[in-house]
Amino acid sequence: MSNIILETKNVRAAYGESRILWGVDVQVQRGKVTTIMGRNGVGKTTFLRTIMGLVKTKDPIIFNGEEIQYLPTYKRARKGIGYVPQGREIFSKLTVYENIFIGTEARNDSIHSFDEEEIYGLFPILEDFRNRLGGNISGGQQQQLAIARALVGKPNLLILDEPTEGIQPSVIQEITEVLNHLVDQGLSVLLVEQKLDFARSISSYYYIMDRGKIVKHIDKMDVDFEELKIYLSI
Ligand SMILES: Nc1ncnc2c1ncn2[C@@H]1O[C@H](COP(=O)(O)OP(=O)(O)OP(=O)(O)O)[C@@H](O)[C@H]1O
Repeated sequence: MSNIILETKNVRAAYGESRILWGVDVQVQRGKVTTIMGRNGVGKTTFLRTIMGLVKTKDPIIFNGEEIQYLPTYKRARKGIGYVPQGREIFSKLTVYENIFIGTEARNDSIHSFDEEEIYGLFPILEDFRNRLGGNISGGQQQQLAIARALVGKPNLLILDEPTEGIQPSVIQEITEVLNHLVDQGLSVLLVEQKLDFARSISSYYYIMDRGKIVKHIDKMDVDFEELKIYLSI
């Protein structure tokens, strides 16, 4: 088995006439966290949406050795890609339990159930708020809920788009611990993140995106965080 779980090759994408991605090459290592950083508006979210098939491309997106760029989103999910979108996209009129349950649609074995003990073991607050509406919990709790919803699809690769956005430090700490635990157990993660401290606490590999292209990639052993800040300042 290759140690690369996901690879994109010269991926280009546009919204109508407006080209956003100009040829993005990224490799995500199996069992590690790979982080894409860059200023606002450079195309990070568009890139993640392209991997999920929410934005179209004809260029190769290779997951577990198989080209997936022509597959619909739900098939990519069933192949083992979990997606936690920016802004979380919780169903506000469904309960916490129902929101998690929806994630089982992404399982490839048609089993629509999840191990409550396992999920609530990771995120105890979701057990306390099991019957609350998704719209009536805090942003940090919604972020934990969005991660739980993705995890019950049994992904091999978890894609997270700015999971710390608007979230208080104590919850960021909890999310950090859960992700580190899952990565220790073999989960691969592709993260888009602006917060350097959070990225630093979990990442093995960094890509810097600027104007729809990767301009730098760095192993955590070689990373100079002061230099990285230059690419993040607005
Ligand atoms: N649905 C859309 N239709 C048209 N243009 C869009 C759409 N979504 C994003 N864009 C534009 O694409 C560009 C890249 O946006 P994108 O959200 O991918 O960047 P980003 O690096 O993720 O930024 P941020 O950190 O602010 O989320 C921006 O100029 C944005 O205005």
